[in-house]
Amino acid sequence: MTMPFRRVLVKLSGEALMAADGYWLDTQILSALAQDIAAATRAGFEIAIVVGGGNIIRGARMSAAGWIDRPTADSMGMLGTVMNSLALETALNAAGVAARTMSAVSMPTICETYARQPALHHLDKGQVVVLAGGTGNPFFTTDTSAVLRAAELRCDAVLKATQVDGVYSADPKKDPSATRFDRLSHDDAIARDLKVMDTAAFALARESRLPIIVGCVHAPSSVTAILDGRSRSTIVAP
Ligand SMILES: Nc1ncnc2c1ncn2[C@@H]1O[C@H](COP(=O)(O)OP(=O)(O)OP(=O)(O)O)[C@@H](O)[C@H]1O
Ligand SMILES: O=c1ccn([C@@H]2O[C@H](COP(=O)(O)O)[C@@H](O)[C@H]2O)c(=O)[nH]1
Repeated sequence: MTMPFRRVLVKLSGEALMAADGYWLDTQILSALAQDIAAATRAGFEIAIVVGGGNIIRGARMSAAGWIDRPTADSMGMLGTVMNSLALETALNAAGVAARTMSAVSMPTICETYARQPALHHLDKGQVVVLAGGTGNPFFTTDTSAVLRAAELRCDAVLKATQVDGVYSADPKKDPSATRFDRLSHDDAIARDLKVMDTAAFALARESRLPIIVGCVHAPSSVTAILDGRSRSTIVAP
């Protein structure tokens, strides 16, 4: 069953871009994801993307070591998402899709600064918009950024493209007895404290009545397969 969505914000895990030897970027993985997103645009989906930065820096973890304060570490985290976004923009252009990076943190010599109306205009023209720099503020995550931008840009859903094939009763990487949900509500996800996304992101999605689809992007063509309903995923919806 094809999902009834046209404009989708794809939230890509930064960690999913990482090479097996721990290097921050595996260009084969990057290229495969770009081809997959290119195929989704050819299938008629309008795509905005937020890439995480977990392959480079997570501010909360970095500042927990005590030598750096959280806002500075978070600034570094946001810069990491710009690096991932520029890499993805390059790979998308190579895959034949017009893509542009827009950053919430202004750096006009490097990429466009995010503003809602130009972003809507790019999407209306069929371009892929890669939204970098998170929300531009510390103490947030790219999950919250993804839901925020999806609501601003009139997206029909957020696809959290990650390393697990849905939302489980507990983290399936830590608890092998965890069971997978096909569907659950935002209220359930928040009440059960299911950590596949942070609570702020789930709460904003609930308020905006935005469905969140969670699926795995390890296999080729996963984004298209999830959006086409051919691949397993969980939908979090009202
Ligand atoms: N209840 C749960 N159901 C599914 N996955 C869960 C759950 N709780 C925790 N997780 C974990 O959440 C991870 C998804 O988050 P992801 O790795 O995409 O991180 P992120 O912070 O969004 O991105 P980044 O890698 O850029 O930091 C999964 O890999 C999974 O191990
Ligand atoms: O709005 C935001 C978004 C992100 N950050 C910082 O970036 C890193 C990487 O993002 P992930 O969501 O963890 O992949 C994050 O840990 C924060 O340090 C931010 O400050 N504000």
